[in-house]
Amino acid sequence: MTRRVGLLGGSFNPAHRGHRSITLAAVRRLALDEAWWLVSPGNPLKPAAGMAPFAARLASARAMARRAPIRASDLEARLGTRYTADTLRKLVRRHRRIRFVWIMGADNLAQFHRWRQWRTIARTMPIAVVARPGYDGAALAGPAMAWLRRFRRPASHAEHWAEWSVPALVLLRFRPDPTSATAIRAADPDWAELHRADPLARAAASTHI
Ligand SMILES: Nc1ncnc2c1ncn2[C@@H]1O[C@H](COP(=O)(O)OP(=O)(O)OP(=O)(O)O)[C@@H](O)[C@H]1O
Ligand SMILES: O=C(O)c1ccc[n+]([C@@H]2O[C@H](COP(=O)([O-])O)[C@@H](O)[C@H]2O)c1
Repeated sequence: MTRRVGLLGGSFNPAHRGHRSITLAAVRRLALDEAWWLVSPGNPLKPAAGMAPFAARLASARAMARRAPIRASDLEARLGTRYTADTLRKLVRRHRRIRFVWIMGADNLAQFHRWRQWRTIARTMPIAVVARPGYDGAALAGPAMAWLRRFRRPASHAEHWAEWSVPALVLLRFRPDPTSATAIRAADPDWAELHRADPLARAAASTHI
């Protein structure tokens, strides 16, 4: 049977309840079997300074995904990919019986035109963008949306994403969640430093999809 999987890529520096709440809402709205959180070894557009080690971010994602249909994965580290286009190409090739949808917050749509091969990503699988307080205007007015808007599908049809030809884009609006990792780090500036030497976090970095 074909499985329906949503992919949420992220730095998870750290993972927070916003990730969990938007993912659970997307699982319902997109009628997913599960979601995979792809913990990035290093977002190509973000500075390494202030980024906790991969193992600590993965452990934080695993903890936040507990008792939910969410798998926090080290797939990109194992594949050796940093660019989403490369990850998705390999993933689709590897899992022919799974239908994938790419999920991202509106802040990422606002920057999407800066991602490597972003149009190729849009041609690889449908994209579901989740509204995020403070970013929706910029996302809708951005250069990526200027191209993507012609492929927009109504949110009321979201559960039919697996039948859509690509590119396809759906904008989802759940109860807005203002949580951000930036705010969490500001409240706890030691987050990255505390986890730098945490052997438990390193040990947790070995579950496979
Ligand atoms: N509160 C939220 N509402 C909607 N989307 C979110 C929210 N938090 C995170 N996301 C989305 O989850 C994915 C991973 O986010 P990420 O790990 O960068 O967290 P973040 O809170 O955006 O971190 P930072 O503040 O460090 O940029 C991205 O697609 C992001 O847009
Ligand atoms: O492929 C790219 O060029 C690219 C540029 C910026 C971000 N991304 C991906 O976007 C996802 C969200 O990243 P972040 O840091 O905003 O959580 C994560 O999977 C990154 O690898 C990908």
